[in-house]
Amino acid sequence: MYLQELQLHDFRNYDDVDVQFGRGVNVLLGENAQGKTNLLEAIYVLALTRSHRTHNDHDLINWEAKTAQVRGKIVKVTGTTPIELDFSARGKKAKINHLEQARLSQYVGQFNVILFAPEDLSLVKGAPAIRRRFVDMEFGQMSSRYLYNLAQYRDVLKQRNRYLRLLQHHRAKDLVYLGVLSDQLAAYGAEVVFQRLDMLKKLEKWAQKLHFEISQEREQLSFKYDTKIPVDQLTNTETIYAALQKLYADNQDKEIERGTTLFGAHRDDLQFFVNGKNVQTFGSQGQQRTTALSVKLAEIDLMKEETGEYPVLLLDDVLSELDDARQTHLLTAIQDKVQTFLTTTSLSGIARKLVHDPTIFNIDGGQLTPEK
Ligand SMILES: Nc1ncnc2c1ncn2[C@@H]1O[C@H](COP(=O)(O)OP(=O)(O)OP(=O)(O)O)[C@@H](O)[C@H]1O
Repeated sequence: MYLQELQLHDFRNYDDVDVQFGRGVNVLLGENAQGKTNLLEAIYVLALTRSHRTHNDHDLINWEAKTAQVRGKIVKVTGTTPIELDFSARGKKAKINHLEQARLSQYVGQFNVILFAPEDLSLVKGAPAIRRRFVDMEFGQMSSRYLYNLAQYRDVLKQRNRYLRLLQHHRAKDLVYLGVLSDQLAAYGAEVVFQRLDMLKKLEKWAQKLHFEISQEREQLSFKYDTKIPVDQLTNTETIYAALQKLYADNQDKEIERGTTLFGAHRDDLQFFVNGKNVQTFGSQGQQRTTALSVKLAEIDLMKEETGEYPVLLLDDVLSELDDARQTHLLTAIQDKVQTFLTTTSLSGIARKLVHDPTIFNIDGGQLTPEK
């Protein structure tokens, strides 16, 4: 798939933009603080209805305005679809083919993007929350069922944590009600965990192949889903559900004492191993970067496998963070296959040589000008 056209109105530092993009590599060139990342963010938001940089949608609206719009035309093998998001103080509206969608989860998945920013290089080394976010954002785009279960899980988790805090402060005492919430959480949690395991197995297969190539056939990458659920019970949703129920029952006193849910999908993590050794603890910085790059590139292949279409790739200032060999791998993997948006202050070195026929835009103070 590719983004043929983008229109912005009062989005961040852009007043009005109406632009057609190339199907290959689009280079967004400009000095610092001119709006390069804002433009990538607009594309990311158009796909996922939320930003990767802020939790507050209001930040997306131009400081001088009260509403913002992001519209795009997405081209797939099945045809062209206009999609649209409107932001205002009352919230956001999502439209597909000009029809408003009752739920945002119905909207997400029309347009698939993968964002690769310098922070992603810390996918391996960074906090567990980074890896969970990665898993949820990517798998959510590929499966509306995953997105639905995750949203329900988060809702119940919020309720359960609120109730645990009441119990902790002796402002409630209904343990039967806690049991009901635990059951619901275990049920949605089992769906989330099982789908994660399934998707991770597929992602691992692609990442292994890429990592092997990038490391010049020296390194075997593998994943481990890190959870308190016993390994032998990770076989299906029923066994995972039973294991979670048991964790909640066995740790009821501890959870009440702490006033929060200590077990479940929101606490799980993902670990990466190279030649059997944990990369987070034993890997060199180079191995950690190769792992992050392989995992990111693997997502492109997995999305194609799951949805039948390549996603759009957003590279936020990431080339400058990679050495020549890794840049070469990245650029040859996407070349002529994946529509790519790449922000940079200057296109130089290996990238200038490798990128075939880029479409270049100059970005200056929220103005976008195609380079002749
Ligand atoms: N809601 C908003 N309304 C108007 N301007 C905004 C808004 N949010 C951010 N900006 C402005 O957008 C600019 C930042 O743009 P952006 O983050 O896209 O920079 P960039 O071109 O990617 O630069 P760098 O190379 O430093 O990352 C800043 O000048 C900031 O003040």
